[in-house]
Amino acid sequence: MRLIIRDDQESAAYYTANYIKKRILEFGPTSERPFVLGLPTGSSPIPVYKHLVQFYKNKELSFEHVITFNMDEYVGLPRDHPESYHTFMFSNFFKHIDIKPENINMLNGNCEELQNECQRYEDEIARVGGIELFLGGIGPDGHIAFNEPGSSMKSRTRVKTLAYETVLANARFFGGDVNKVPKLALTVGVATVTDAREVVIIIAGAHKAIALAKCIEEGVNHMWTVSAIQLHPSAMIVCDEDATLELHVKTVRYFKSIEQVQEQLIGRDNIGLKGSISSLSAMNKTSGSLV
Ligand SMILES: N[C@@H]1[C@@H](O)[C@H](O)[C@@H](COP(=O)(O)O)O[C@@H]1O
Repeated sequence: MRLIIRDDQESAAYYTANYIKKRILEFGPTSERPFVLGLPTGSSPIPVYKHLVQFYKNKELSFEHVITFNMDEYVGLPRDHPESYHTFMFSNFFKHIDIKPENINMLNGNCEELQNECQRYEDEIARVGGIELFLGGIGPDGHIAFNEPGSSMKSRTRVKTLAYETVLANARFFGGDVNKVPKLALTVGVATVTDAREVVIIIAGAHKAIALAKCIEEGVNHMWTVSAIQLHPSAMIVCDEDATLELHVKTVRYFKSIEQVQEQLIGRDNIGLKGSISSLSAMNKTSGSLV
């Protein structure tokens, strides 16, 4: 696992957006071989989306051959509700880029047969060849997507009851009224995320510091579901300084020094990843210490 620490949320978002851009460009997607990208909602990814939109506007990046799968959606919230994840994704990202509508995949929390909808989603991910890169955020309780504490690390897309802490955290989007927050959601499972060939998690703010420490410094634990990425061969967390508040000084120094060595070995560019991803993977395999 790599941990990239940046001074603030904005710099962490810029790093993340650049990384995604680089991965898509190096992949060279075509209609026959599209890039499949998993995406989150929440306030943390908003600045990432802003940068990706800017790259598109600058003609540095196209989403024409990118297929997306969103992580989750509330159950029973109308699709056009201002707080539905459908609305969120279109207003923050999709309507500003050249993605084809048929390449956008989102769970439908309003269908009659919720379980069938979840299976359809898993089948669709498999049909397009799996997810190349899953971008995620976390809740303060360390949940990824809506995989609340106690979720199975092998869970797949399903209906989930939201933890009270999550309902409280998300009440800010519903006028502060917990009663207005849906109590059920459809979510990809922990295994749906970790099946992706690469996982990138963005974490910002002191309120996520305990979750980050649990994820990095303790074992894989279903009470902090993001910790499942410890078992992933290609996982990266990008965080701001505030999110590191609960980490040991030793941990922070270790990951910062790893990044410095990596920059020295591979060279400096705007995201510190000069050279092709294939050569990076080769280095990861041989040195082991770079991830
Ligand atoms: N289901 C979403 C998660 O996918 C997201 O990571 C989390 C954090 O949101 P924020 O970035 O606003 O803290 O919010 C919700 O619970």
